Amino acid sequence: TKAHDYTKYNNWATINDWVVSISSANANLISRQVIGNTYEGRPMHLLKIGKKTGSTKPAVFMDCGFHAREWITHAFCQWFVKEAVSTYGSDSEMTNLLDRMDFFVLPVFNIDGYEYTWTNDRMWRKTRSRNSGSNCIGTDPNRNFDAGWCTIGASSNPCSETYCGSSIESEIESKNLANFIRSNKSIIKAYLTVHSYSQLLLFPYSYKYGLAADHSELLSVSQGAIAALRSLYGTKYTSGPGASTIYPAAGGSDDWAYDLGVKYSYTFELRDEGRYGFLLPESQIKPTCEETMLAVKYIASHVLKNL
Ligand SMILES: NCCCCC[C@@H](C[SeH])C(=O)O
Ligand SMILES: [Zn+2]
Ligand SMILES: [Zn+2]
Ligand SMILES: [Zn+2]
Repeated sequence: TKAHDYTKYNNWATINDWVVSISSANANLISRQVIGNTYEGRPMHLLKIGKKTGSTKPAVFMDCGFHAREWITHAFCQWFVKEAVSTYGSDSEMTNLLDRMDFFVLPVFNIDGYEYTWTNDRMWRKTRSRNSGSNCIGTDPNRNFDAGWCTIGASSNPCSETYCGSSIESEIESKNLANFIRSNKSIIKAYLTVHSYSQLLLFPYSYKYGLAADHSELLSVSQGAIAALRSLYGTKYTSGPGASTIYPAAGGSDDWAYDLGVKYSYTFELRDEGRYGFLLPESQIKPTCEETMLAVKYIASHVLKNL
C-alpha cells in the first residue's frame, strides 16, 4: 500500500494500515477497536484517544466519511488524530481535553463507498448494499437513522441519492454505529459528524422545522465554533438548524443522536462553497484541517466546561 500522508488523500488500505500504526505507536493515548464490519466485510475501526486514567471519562464521538465522495472529511479525521497525539503536552487546550475526556474517532464510516470512489466512481455518495428488486445500489446512510425516518428530504426509491433504505438502520454500517452509541450513551456527551461541502455547522433538527429544546445553547456554541474557525484563515461558515439552514432531511445521525440524549450534536459541512466541491484540491487539506481543529476544540472545551 502507498505511504500515508496527512496532506494527501489516502485510500482505504493506507488508512487501515495507518490506524494500526498510529495506535501501536501511541499506546499511551490511543486504543483501537472494531465496531463491526461493512456490507462488503471491511472492519470499521474506531480509535479512542485520551489519557488512560483507568476510570471511564466523558467522551466526544466523531465520525468521518458518511458519504463516500466527501474525501476532505476522511482527511480531517486522520488529521485530528495526528494533531491530538502530536500536540498533547504542548498545546494546553488539547492536553486538558485529552486528560479529562476521550475522543472516539471513526475515520471512515462508509468504507465500501469510499473504496468505490477510488476504483469506479469518484462521485459515489451512498453505501454499496444491494437493493432487492432493483438494479440500483446503495442507501444514503444519512437518511437511514431513526429520526423521522423517510418522512421528509429523503426518498423511498432505491435509485435516489437520498434513498432512506428498506428500514431504519437497514445498513449494517448504521446499525454498527447506532449500537456503539446506544451502548455508550451515558458517557458520550457530544456527537460530531463530518461532511462536505458548503462551509456550514448544523445542529438539530433537520427532520422538522421546530427548534430543539437546547436550540439557544447549540446556536451560541456553533457561533463560537465558527468564529474560532474563521480566526485562522478567515474562512466563513454559517451555522443553524439543519432544516432551515441547508434543507429538511429526515433520518440523519445527528438528529437521532440528539433525540437519544446526546445534547451537543453537530453536522459539519467542510470546504468549499462549490468551486471545487467534493473535488477539493490536496493543497487545501492542511488549511481546511487546521481551521476545523479550532472549531472541534471549541465545542469539546464547551462540553468539558458544562459537564
Ligand atoms: N442530518 C442532516 C444534516 C443536514 C444535511 C447534511 C448533508 C451532508 Se452531505 C446531507 O446528509 O445531505
Ligand atoms: Zn455528506
Ligand atoms: Zn454535504
Ligand atoms: Zn496543526
